[in-house]
Order: sequence, then structure tokens, then C-alpha cells
Amino acid sequence: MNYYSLNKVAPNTSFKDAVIKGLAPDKGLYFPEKIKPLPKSFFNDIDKLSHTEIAFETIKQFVSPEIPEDVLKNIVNDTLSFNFPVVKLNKNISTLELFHGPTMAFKDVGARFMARCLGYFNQNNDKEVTVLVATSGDTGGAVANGFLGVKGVNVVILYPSGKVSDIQEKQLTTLGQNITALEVNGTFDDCQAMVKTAFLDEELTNQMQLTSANSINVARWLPQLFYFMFAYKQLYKQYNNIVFSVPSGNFGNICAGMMAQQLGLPIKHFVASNNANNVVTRYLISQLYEPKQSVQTISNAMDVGAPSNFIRIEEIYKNNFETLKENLSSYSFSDDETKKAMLEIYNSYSYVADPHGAVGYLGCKTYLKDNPNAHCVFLETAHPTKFLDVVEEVIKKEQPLPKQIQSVMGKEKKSIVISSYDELKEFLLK
Ligand SMILES: Cc1ncc(COP(=O)(O)O)c(C=O)c1O
Ligand SMILES: N[C@@H](CCOP(=O)(O)O)C(=O)O
Repeated sequence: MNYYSLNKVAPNTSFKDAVIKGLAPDKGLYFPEKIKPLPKSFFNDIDKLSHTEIAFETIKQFVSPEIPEDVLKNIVNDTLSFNFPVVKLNKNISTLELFHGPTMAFKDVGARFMARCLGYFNQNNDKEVTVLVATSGDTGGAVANGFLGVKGVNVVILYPSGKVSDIQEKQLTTLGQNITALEVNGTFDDCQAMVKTAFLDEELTNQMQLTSANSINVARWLPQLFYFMFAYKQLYKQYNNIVFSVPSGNFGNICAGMMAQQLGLPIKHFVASNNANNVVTRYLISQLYEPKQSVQTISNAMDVGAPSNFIRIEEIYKNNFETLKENLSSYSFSDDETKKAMLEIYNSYSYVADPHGAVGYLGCKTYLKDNPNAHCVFLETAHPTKFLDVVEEVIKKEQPLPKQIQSVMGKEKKSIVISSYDELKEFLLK
């Protein structure tokens, strides 16, 4: 599959090149040249397929011919070594749990898939690759874990100081080896802007091979479409009109769901559930796209003021506002509403949701008011113990710590504090 830049200036390129570059030279995000829908029979019989079979069939067109089928099968098998259960809360609402991987957030799949693709492309290459990542909480830990010890790859993670949870910080600052954490005095948007600037800095790119492991990289972004297939497989025999409410920040996950829809997955509608960082909610009302500095919330991984992937969403719906609105609704919720939702989910269904999942739940409830015949699945994007303080404060119950979380507790944080792009550049050139 070839990819084009959404800025339409840089030349089209192969999957391999798009993965290695991350961002196109004209600073545009890469997008596949074609999307070939899967046959109807694939969806009619999806319950007969395993997760790895579904993943293989759905990602194949995007990575071939550079990744041969036998290699792809291994990559997919290795990537998906945990489960993705749907839990039904009531007749209209279910949740898809995406936190059973090593760092307990939905980023594990994309990070592991991309690490294996890059490892494959890099196997006969002497040149080291530096993977730059901006994180508002979960991408950093997942990428650190996914790339730990990968030959020829150095990972540099930028995160906003004081704006990620304690567990998230441990996950991205304690691994050592080929992983370095840079603690930025600023917001996630500042981190993301620094990463994008680095890609355009020829003094850097002439000296080192830089790539990104954020969802701007197609190998990190596209595997997220598996989730929507896995949920559908578990629900389609019981429900029509399946709607997904996706807690959204950088909009990579929901945009991957839209790619699943383009492949033919019968998704009735998407709900982008936002915290107070609501640029897309406002856009759907006013048709004015006005990114602004992010504000801090209890669903911190969604504290994004300028979502990278919105441009891909516009491309999917052919830059047509009416088509976009037919497929996408967006609502924004405050921290107080989120906490109330966490308590409601716990009291009504004995289910412990994290703040991001709770925002997704609120999105379902709002959508269902006008669409009572839908079945709404909210994505539970991270395990509640990643946000232990707020979860225990709200539901007033101590939470047992899963082994993935226990394994980072008590480890020593190692980070380098930076305040500007120049300091990032100086670090990279050293
Ligand atoms: C727990 C959690 N929920 C939701 C999101 C938002 O996802 P996206 O950036 O793909 O919109 C993130 C961060 O990406 C996250 O870590
Ligand atoms: N919420 C993310 C922000 C980065 O998103 P990405 O999908 O573009 O990597 C995080 O947890 O870091």
C-alpha cells in the first residue's frame, strides 16, 4: 500500500517509508491511497474468526507488500497476546475493555505492532532509529514497553511535567536501557509541537533517522481499528445499530474506528466523548475549527488542545461537513460530571470505570437519549488503577493492584527536565 501526505506536497510513499519517516516531509500525516472494503461474508461470519485472524485480514492491505504474509502473521500473533472482552452494563450500553495489555491502556496494541514492524524493517540496517514520542499519559508507557530492548532503536519520550498520573509516570520513566524520558515544562500540546518541529529540522534529520510512535505514525494508528472489529464480533448476533463512544484526545482511536467502518464494518455512528478539551465538540456545533491550549482534567490522557488526527477524519468523510455529522457526534463533560458517572457506574453495575471510560459512558448516555434503539459501546481505554487517587476517592473503595501495575511501583523515576525545543535538540544531538 502506498501512502500520501495530507498536506499534498510530499511525494507518495510505501508503508515501510511511512513507518520509518513517521511524518511526511511536508509535515502532513500519511493516509492510505486506497481502502478496499472486505467482503460482506467476512462480517457475516466474523464470530468464526479468532482475534489474530481478524487482525491479519483487516491490516493486510495496509502493510503489503513490504511485510510478507508469514511475517505479518507472526507480528499480529505476538502483538495480540491478551484479551479484549466486552462487558454488558445494560440492554443499551456495553464497554469494550482495552486494558488487558502490559501497560493497561489501549495503546499497547499499536505500540507493539509498530515496534515489530520497525524491528523487521531494521533487521539488516546498521543505522540507528530514534523514536520520538509525545505523551499525555499512556502512549509513553506503551511505547517504552513495546520498544524496550528493540535492536537499533532509541526511544525519547516527552511528557508534560506534573500532568500525568503517578503510575503513568512510573511506566514511562523507570525502564532505562534504550528508553529516555524528557519531562517538559509545558502541556501535551507543547510536547507534540516539539516532536513535529524536530521532524522538520534538517540539522537533526541530516544526522539521525527520526520517527514518531504517536498515532501520526500509520503503524501505531491503524492497528487500533482491530478493537472495533473485536467488539462487533462479540455483539453483532445480539444487537443491531451498534454505536461506539470513544473517549477522545488526539482522535487517533476514533479515527481508526472510522477506518474499520470504511472497510465495511457496520457501525451506525461514532460518538467522540471529550473532557473539557472540546475542540471537536465545538467544531460540530459552529463549523469553526479552533484548537487551543489544553486544560488539565482528571481524564488527563485526553488533555489535548490540537488533536493530530482530526485531519484524517476530515479526509475519511471527504471534507464534507454534512457527511461528517451523519457519522459523528461529540459531547464534552466536566470533571464533576465524570466523577458522578464513575460513581453511577459503580453503584448501578458494580463496575469500576477509569475517568476516561466514564467520559465514554456519558457519551453513550447522551447519544441514547435521542437514539433509544442503538446499542452503545464505550471504550474502556485504561485500567482504573492507573488513576488510583481519583478512582478510590470517588468510589471510596480500595482497589487491588494488577501485576502490571505492581511491577512498576517502587521503581526509581529517571527523567531529564527540559523547557524548550532548543533543549530537546541539544539532547538529541549529544
Ligand atoms: C486512557 C486514554 N483514553 C483516551 C485517550 C484518547 O485517545 P486518542 O488520543 O486516540 O483520541 C487516551 C490517549 O490517547 C488515553 O490514554
Ligand atoms: N492520549 C495520548 C496522547 C497521544 O496520543 P497518540 O495516540 O497520538 O499517541 C497519550 O496517552 O499519550
